[in-house]
Amino acid sequence: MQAKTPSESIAVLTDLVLPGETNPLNNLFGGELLARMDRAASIAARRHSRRITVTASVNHVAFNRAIPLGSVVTIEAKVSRTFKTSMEIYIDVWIEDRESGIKNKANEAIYTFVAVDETGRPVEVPAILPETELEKQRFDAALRRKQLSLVLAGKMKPNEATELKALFTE
Ligand SMILES: CC(=O)SCCNC(=O)CCNC(=O)[C@H](O)C(C)(C)COP(=O)(O)OP(=O)(O)OC[C@H]1O[C@@H](n2cnc3c(N)ncnc32)[C@H](O)[C@@H]1OP(=O)(O)O
Repeated sequence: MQAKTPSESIAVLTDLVLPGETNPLNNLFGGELLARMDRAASIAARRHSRRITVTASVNHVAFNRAIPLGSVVTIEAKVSRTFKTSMEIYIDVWIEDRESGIKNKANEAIYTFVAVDETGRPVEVPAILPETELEKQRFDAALRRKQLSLVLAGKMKPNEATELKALFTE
């Protein structure tokens, strides 16, 4: 399988925040943002693998900034690292200023997707070759995040998480 670059998987979703999608403070409801990010991440995972992909885990979400009613929200998802059958997807969320058009970062998240066959069995995905400095940083840290996610899910013993242990012994 030929390796691909993160930019080949990029998925950008731009949409408005409408009244039915807000909380009592008139900001975008967190669950609505999670669903939008899941959609964008799913498209990125599918573009990289050209397979059916399923969400295996939401590894990290930071709701750093509230997103007010009426905002134009852009969600950009890209594969940051691949393993055997799983892919880490890094998602950046931007709000566009109405007058200037300038986009400001509002939130970010990291999801794990797995490529599966028609019966739902995991299948191998192409390797990834990060190009930019940011892509390389995200690639390098992804193994640590995968190990943390597996430990928290009870799928890896803490003493097997070599990358995590290295954080405390360096
Ligand atoms: C777009 C959507 O919303 S889809 C709907 C929501 N998602 C779903 O319904 C998925 C339901 N879950 C499943 O189908 C399965 O649990 C799967 C396919 C995710 C994993 O299947 P498993 O039988 O556990 O397979 P397995 O143990 O081989 O794991 C497959 C890969 O997922 C990784 N993985 C599994 N769980 C996690 C986790 N919590 N965090 C990080 N990676 C994980 C494994 O490390 C493995 O990665 P690798 O092959 O790259 O090393």
